[in-house]
Amino acid sequence: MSQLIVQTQQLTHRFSGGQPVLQDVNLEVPEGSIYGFLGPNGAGKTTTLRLILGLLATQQGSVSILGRDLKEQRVAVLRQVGSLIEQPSLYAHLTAKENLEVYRGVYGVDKIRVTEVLHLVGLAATGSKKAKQFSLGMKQRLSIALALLHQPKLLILDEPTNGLDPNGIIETRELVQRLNREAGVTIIVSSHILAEVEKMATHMGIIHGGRLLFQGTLPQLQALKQKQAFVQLQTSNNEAALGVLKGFAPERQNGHLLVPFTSQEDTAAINRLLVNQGIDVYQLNARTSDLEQLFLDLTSQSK
Ligand SMILES: Nc1ncnc2c1ncn2[C@@H]1O[C@H](COP(=O)(O)OP(=O)(O)OP(=O)(O)O)[C@@H](O)[C@H]1O
Repeated sequence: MSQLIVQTQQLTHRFSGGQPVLQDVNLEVPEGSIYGFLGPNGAGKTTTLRLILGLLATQQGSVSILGRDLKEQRVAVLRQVGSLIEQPSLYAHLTAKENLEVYRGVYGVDKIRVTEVLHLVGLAATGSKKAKQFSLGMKQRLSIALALLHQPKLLILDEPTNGLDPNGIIETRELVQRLNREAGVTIIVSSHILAEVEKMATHMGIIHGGRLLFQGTLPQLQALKQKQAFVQLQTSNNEAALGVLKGFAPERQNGHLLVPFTSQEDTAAINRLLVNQGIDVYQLNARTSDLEQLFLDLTSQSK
């Protein structure tokens, strides 16, 4: 297994001694991954990311980055991390290069790095154009360039596509993938839109109500999504229906039949098959688990 670049153990957090907004969160981000950190608004994503970045003090549990404890080796650890968690202040009247020059001084990195990051984020050809003339997507890419100046191994982006138009969303997604592929940066990217994260992540963590509900690779998530959804049937003759639906792997449960949900078309086909065989269908319901409902919510928010 690849090394973990971020590992949190039993991370729990309360604001002003209230109810925990995070509970026992064990995040495991493999080095080299694009880790989609997904959850509805208020789930605890930003709080988790702020704890990982040391912007909030850990109350309970621990954070380690590249095997080093954040509390014990804070400066060395944070040197490996770049982030875009709140909008950085861009100088509107300066060009992309000039903006980077200002921050280069702060980080104390070589001049050549400014040219490198301009290329990395695709802003090398913006010349004398001022930041105030940039599209939102370009501003976002410039903000990411700032976060990359000190060559971090890990980049943390909190909802980087929020407020962007469709073009900006695509630009940001492509940039995330390019940085990962070409510059070898591990990236944690948070979002409340399942469809968006699925397009770029290699790994995924899903948080809801301060608890991590799922963590794994994208194929593992897809397999789980399939397993979570069932069609529940009640018919005039469940015994006969079991035989008719053999190809759909039906199971009997408490006087009902359960068939794994695959698609709306298959659900319609099931109904048709039964009726054609003279079996009346009294009930046909999509049965959703909490996780499945969560997926539906996360997907519908993208509309
Ligand atoms: N400074 C704070 N004081 C009190 N409660 C807070 C504070 N910051 C966040 N919370 C609460 O903690 C919970 C988690 O918030 P958090 O911002 O981490 O969620 P999120 O998943 O990032 O959602 P969003 O995308 O809406 O920011 C929410 O209930 C939020 O209201």
